[in-house]
Formats: sequence, structure tokens, C-alpha cells
Amino acid sequence: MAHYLSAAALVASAALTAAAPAAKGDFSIDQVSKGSFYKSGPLAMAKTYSKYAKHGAVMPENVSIAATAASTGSVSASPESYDESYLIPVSIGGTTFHLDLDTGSSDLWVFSTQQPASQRSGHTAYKQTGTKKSGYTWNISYGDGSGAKGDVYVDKVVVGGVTATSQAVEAATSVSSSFTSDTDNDGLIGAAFSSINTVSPQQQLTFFDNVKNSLSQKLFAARLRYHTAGTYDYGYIDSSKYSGSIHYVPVNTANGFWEFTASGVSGSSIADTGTTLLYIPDSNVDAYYANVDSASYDSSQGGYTFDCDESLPDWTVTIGSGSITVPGEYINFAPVSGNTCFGGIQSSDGIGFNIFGDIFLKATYTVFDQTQSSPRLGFAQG
Ligand SMILES: O=C(c1ccc(-c2ccco2)nc1O)N(Cc1ccccn1)C1CC1
Repeated sequence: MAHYLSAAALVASAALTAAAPAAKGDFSIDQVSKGSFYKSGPLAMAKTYSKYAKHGAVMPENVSIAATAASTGSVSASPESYDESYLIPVSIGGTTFHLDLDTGSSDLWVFSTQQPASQRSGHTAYKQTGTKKSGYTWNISYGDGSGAKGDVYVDKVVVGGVTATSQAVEAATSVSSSFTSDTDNDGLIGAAFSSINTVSPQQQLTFFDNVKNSLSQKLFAARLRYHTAGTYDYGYIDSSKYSGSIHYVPVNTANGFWEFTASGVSGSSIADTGTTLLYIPDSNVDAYYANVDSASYDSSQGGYTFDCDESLPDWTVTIGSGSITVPGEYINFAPVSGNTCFGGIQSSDGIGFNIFGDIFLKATYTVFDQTQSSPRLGFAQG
């Protein structure tokens, strides 16, 4: 496959400008670079090979690949009501879908015209613009009891200006009722590890896995926000979106999740943009709500509730060498009835691991980083 340098990459060149002679009769030339400069050695080498191609110079493939322009991008992440989930615009075969970017799963699936019209009413539905992967199917079940299934196409997918030319697009033939009723949401774009993609007979790559080699840096970063739009950045870190430093911790990929260890929170934890709340062990939950006078566990609601007017304490956690504070305000998730509100911190007992979902992530700038030999997570205060 031929690797082509972008025109921009080849435009960069140094121009020499002669300076005025020092004095009548004397003559000197100051060589001044006219502002352009090579950002990388490979780019400089590629330019030289291109310059001398007419003399027979042949550019080695490794130089061409290394010099190929690397991309970055950023996309808005808009909250649904009560920050239930955050949706991003994604172009698939030229149609824009609003998808839930989910670092807790690894399937990119969309509503499709293959579903009964009643099941997809109010949603943007995929009309098979791509090439069908004959015989391929998918079927996923989520921890909240929801699920979806269907067949598979290959199509062009663009997120924040970053393009995957041949992305597996999983078209639904059936989805569970909670997806049908959430008419803002046209599907999910998974960003956990491709090892848990559900496509059969051959697993498919996530969007990030498909584009990461073309990014300036193999990473994406989540800046979800409280009751307002945030962003996902691809290929770069935006230092204007956090304070202090980013503190990194190793990730265990054995279960396919962005799994890490948080101090003072027993068991494994995962960073999951697709989960609304913050799920931690009973002992941590009980300790937190002990400071909320009106709080109690309400089995009918399935979690801790409290008076909506009560001011809540912040929650601070140490992760690696850094600490993150979630403002108490963020932990008042939503009213459940009258003036009773549901807590954003709930128990992870029974799940099998802790889930650092949106209640936590919206207080941070979180970097999902594959720039090193093994993946890592970076957390900074948002
Ligand atoms: O909903 C999921 C979830 C996501 C993907 C998959 C899966 C199976 C096969 C491929 O992906 N299975 C899940 O269950 N949560 C959040 C969760 C789990 C349990 C209770 C509540 N919330 C995964 C990220 C942790």
C-alpha cells in the first residue's frame, strides 16, 4: 500500500533571505529561516527524499509512514437531562448520529432501519450506506439490564474531524426498551478495549483502535462537565481543561476495561463514561452518607436518598500520586419524588468492581492513554 505524505507536510520548507550589504563595497548574506521549520526528523528526511526523487532517490516506507501527517481532534460531549449520559455527534456514511461514548464497552452500534419502525421512532437510523459484512452479528448486554443486537457493516466514521475509513458499524435489528425510550441517543460508540467487542465470528476494532496510529499521540481525554457540555479530545492533551498535574496509574486490561486501583477504595475500579453514577463499596458509601443528616438507604429506590435541599459534603479520593475532589453539589444526582433526591454515590457491592462513572469523571480531566508500552489512565482535577 502506497503511503502518501500530505501536501501540507511537503509545503514546509526553509526560505533564505539575503540581508542588505553591511556597507558600500562590502557584501554579506545572512541566512534567515522564513518561519517554517520541521517538527520532526522524519518530515525533514521525507522532504529531502522528495526533493531528490527526480534524481532517483527512493523514499523508504518507514520514512514515509513516520512523516505522514498525524491528526488530532475534539468533539463536544453534551449531557442529557441530569447528566444521565453524554452524547457526541458522529458522522457515519455522511449521516450524523448522536452517540453515547462509552469507555465501559467496545461496540459501535446504531439504531437502523432494520428495526421495527415503532422501536426506532424518534431516532436517527442507519440506512446501510456501508458494505455489509455477510454473516457477522453482534449482541451485547449491559450491567443495567439493557441490551441490543444486530448485524455488521463497514463504513466511514468521523469523530471531531478524526476519520476511520473502514470502521465496523453494528446496525441494530433489536434494542431494549430503555434505548427506544431515550430518543436523544442513537447508539453507543465503545472506547474500552477491543478484546470485549461482541461481533461474531470475528471481533472488530473500536474507533479509537482504528485511528490511534494516525493520531499525534495515542490517547483520548474526557472532560465531562456538570450540567453543561464538555469535550472528548483525540490525540492531544488540552492543558486549559484542568488544574494542577495529571497523575497516571497503570491499567489492567485483562477484563477489557480501563481498570485501575484507587487508594482507600477496596477492589478494582473502572473508568466508565457510559455509567452515570459513582459506585464504590458499601463501607465507603455508608461513611459518606453518615455526614448527610437526611440520608438513608431506600430499598424501594434501590439506593441512598436525602432531602434535595441538604448541602452535601465533597468526596475526595487518592489515585496514584494525585487526589480528586468531587464537589458535593455533583453528588445530588436527581429528584426521585417530591423533595427527595437520589445520591450520585451508590454501592458497588454485587457488581464485582467499582465504577467511576460520570459523577466522578465530570470533576476531572481523564486521559485514556496508550502512548506507552502498556495502557495507563491519567487523572487531573477539572
Ligand atoms: O454495563 C456495563 C457493561 C458494558 C459492557 C459489557 C460487555 C459485555 C461484553 C462486552 O461488553 N458488559 C457490561 O456489563 N458496565 C457497567 C455496569 C456493569 C454492571 C452493573 C452496572 N453497570 C461495565 C462497564 C462495567
